[in-house]
Amino acid sequence: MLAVTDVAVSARAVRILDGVTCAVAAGSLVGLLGPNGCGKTTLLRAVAGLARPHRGEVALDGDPVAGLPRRAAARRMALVAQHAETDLDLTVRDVVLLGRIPHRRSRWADSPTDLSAAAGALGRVGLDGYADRRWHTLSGGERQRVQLARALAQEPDLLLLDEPTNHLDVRHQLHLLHLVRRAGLTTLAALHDLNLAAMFCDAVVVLRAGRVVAAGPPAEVLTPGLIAEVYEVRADVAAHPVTGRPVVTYHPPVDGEDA
Ligand SMILES: Nc1ncnc2c1ncn2[C@@H]1O[C@H](COP(=O)(O)OP(=O)(O)OP(=O)(O)O)[C@@H](O)[C@H]1O
Repeated sequence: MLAVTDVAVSARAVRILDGVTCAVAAGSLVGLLGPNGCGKTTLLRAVAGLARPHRGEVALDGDPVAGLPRRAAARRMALVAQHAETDLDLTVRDVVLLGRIPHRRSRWADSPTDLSAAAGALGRVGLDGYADRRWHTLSGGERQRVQLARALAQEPDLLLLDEPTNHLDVRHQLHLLHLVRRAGLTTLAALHDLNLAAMFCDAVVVLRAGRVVAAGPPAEVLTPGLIAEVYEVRADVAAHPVTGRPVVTYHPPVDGEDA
């Protein structure tokens, strides 16, 4: 279980997160929602130990993340960032094997276990046959899936995903979140698409201006009132005819109303 308690993060004297408390139950998928700039990426980075809170605590299965040695933390959590780029001439296999570094005994050699974890992870994201492709020749969506494969090859307890469906077509958006759910890892995923969050998440946490404004099951949280308050758009919410989960439809902006 991931527990975030009263976390505050500032940068250049600007308060980015202010007293954020939320939790991700073991094995569940929680969507981190909120408008651009509300602090989603910063919260994921704080959980991963990459942004240092000046107040509060992040704990994974009861262990404060701030006290974990880097290698131990990397064995337990994997972050898929929004823009993973490299100028190095790496193959897809090389990129996925980066996920094995925290598990390696030898600094240089890939063990058969590493290679089979990498191949298995590529298969799980539907990229069998891509191992020898050069990273820079991949499409945006393929890169996104390779980054998820790298995170799965890491075999973490906690998966942190920053807008993992960016660049993906609708089939791959659904496939990726289905796969993440099936992986059964404790997962916190920043998402912009409220319908994907409603469809796949066990719970959602909604941030606005660095604070949690709502948290709970999507059907309880994703109401027209909350969407209007947080995103400043009008929306209707109905139950999906098959799953019963909320489906959000938006009203077009009206001329004269602020963007
Ligand atoms: N190092 C920094 N220095 C100054 N401001 C920062 C820094 N990092 C983040 N911010 C600011 O903090 C706010 C939150 O940024 P963050 O990237 O966490 O938001 P987000 O919710 O992930 O946004 P988006 O949906 O646009 O990706 C933004 O206003 C951003 O400009």
